[in-house]
Amino acid sequence: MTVVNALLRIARSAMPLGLLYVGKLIIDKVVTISHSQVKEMTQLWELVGLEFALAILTDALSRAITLMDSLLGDLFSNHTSVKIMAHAATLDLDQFEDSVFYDKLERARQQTVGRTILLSQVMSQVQDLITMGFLAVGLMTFNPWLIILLLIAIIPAFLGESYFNDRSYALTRGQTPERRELDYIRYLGASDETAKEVKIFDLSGFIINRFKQLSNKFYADNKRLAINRSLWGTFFAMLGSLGYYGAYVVIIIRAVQGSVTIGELAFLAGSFRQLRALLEGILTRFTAVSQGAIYLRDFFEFFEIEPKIKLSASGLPFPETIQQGFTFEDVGFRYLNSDKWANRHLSFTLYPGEKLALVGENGAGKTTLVKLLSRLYDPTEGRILLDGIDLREYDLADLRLNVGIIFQDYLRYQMSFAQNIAVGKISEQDNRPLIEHSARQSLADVLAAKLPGAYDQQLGKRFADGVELSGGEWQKVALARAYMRDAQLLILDEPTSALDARAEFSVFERFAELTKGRSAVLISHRFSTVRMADRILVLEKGELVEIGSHEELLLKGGRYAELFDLQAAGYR
Ligand SMILES: Nc1ncnc2c1ncn2[C@@H]1O[C@H](COP(=O)(O)OP(=O)(O)OP(=O)(O)O)[C@@H](O)[C@H]1O
Repeated sequence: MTVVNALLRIARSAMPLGLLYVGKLIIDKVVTISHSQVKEMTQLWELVGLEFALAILTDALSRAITLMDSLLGDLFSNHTSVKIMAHAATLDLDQFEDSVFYDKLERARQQTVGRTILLSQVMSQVQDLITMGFLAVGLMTFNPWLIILLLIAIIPAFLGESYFNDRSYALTRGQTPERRELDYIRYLGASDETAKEVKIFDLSGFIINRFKQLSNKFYADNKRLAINRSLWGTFFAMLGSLGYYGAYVVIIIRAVQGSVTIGELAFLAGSFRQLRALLEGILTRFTAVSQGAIYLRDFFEFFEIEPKIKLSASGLPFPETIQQGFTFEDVGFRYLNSDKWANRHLSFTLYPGEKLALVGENGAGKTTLVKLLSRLYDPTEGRILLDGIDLREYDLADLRLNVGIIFQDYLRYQMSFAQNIAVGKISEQDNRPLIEHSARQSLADVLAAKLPGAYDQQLGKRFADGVELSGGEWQKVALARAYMRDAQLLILDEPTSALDARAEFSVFERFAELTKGRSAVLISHRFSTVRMADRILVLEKGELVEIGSHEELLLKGGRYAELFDLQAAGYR
């Protein structure tokens, strides 16, 4: 389609010269006929017919080009959106948590909507340049100096525009973090997810003020640049007009002297008028195109970002059955741009089939530890071994397939009940028996039976006919995801915090039974749950302080015993 579009544009660019030239022939013919005795009109009518045909063709070509532009624009937008999502999927979690990365992603994303017209603009630019070329050749045959005069007059305007393009790009680029904040504030101010708190805390005034503050700042910055640009633009345009009228005067003088015919005068004047309009168009578009081009740099920059967690060259398959377990060897981890260790000096082994509970106060590093275990991050120091081999040696996709993990901040997909479970292993999204089986394991099946649409019930309030679930109900649905895959290691990060006591008890009773022979890591603040684990690992400020069974740790009378007593006292 792009090639056809280009060919149509080339054809279209020859039209103005053709039309002008036929116009010139018609005028000269009329003058000749009016001066002659015999009124032979056939040739004249032929010429008029030709101009009519050219006019219709010009219009048809323009319409075809516009149609193709809009189709190409849509395709471009869809294609780039898909490319961005696909590339984003290859990147690491910590890259998403980096604000510099986010700014790049944001700028790349803007290209998909804002820059779809870039292609058609570039093509229009080329088309207009070719048209100008045709017209210029026409003019050149009369007087080459005229063209040079025009070009000299237009150069300052080009330079001025490109200078302001750079300035405006630098300004927009500098504003990216604030623009993200602006988007975020817009989301806070008007979204189904935030409406509840905004009302309860009466935040709308606060949000609107912040929005005004930021948007006024943008306005002030942009205004200054826009005014400068406009003033200089007017001045440069005047120079352009001066060149144009200078050339025009030369032609008029020559026509008066009789060295060009009336038809030629019409042709030259027409060519000049068109050239001027084209130059103006080119200049305006030049701004848009060069801006688009510098913005495209962001787009390509985003695609240059490489994931750090690389697939290892060896890509060992995950063991059929884990033999020795996962061993942490003095593992430490620090988040990007943070000088605090989230995990440090961790050394322990998670044995095959073992149920290990992680205990510790908020921020002790429990979630970080399981993220390391599933290779969402790689350790900053030390290493994690699986059956004696570094985790990094294993095939990443295979590892992920064998490690099932449900986070405390799991997603509530605004999709059907079945799809909400199927995301646990999306390749099985049509396997209804497996989905129903998984729902039974997490006790979500009872819930499905109560929903009007059962497994096909749309969940959440965002789309029509959606049903909102309670916190605990959502959790049961999310928990079912863990059972979708036959993972050898199951990680549940506070999966039952929203469940009532009875539901939690049943979930864990089943969990122990269902994960027989498989390893599991549980994170929970409820000691009634924790005590069901084979061993408990107590974390404090990212470091391991105790590890052992519930009984051993109670006997030891250390940190665990203290925390356990504290909670038990609360129940007495
Ligand atoms: N994405 C992140 N970027 C930077 N620092 C982080 C990030 N996530 C966690 N941290 C920091 O790492 C430390 C450990 O966090 P982690 O989430 O592992 O704690 P946790 O024990 O799971 O806490 P909780 O019981 O509250 O869930 C915290 O001090 C936290 O501030």
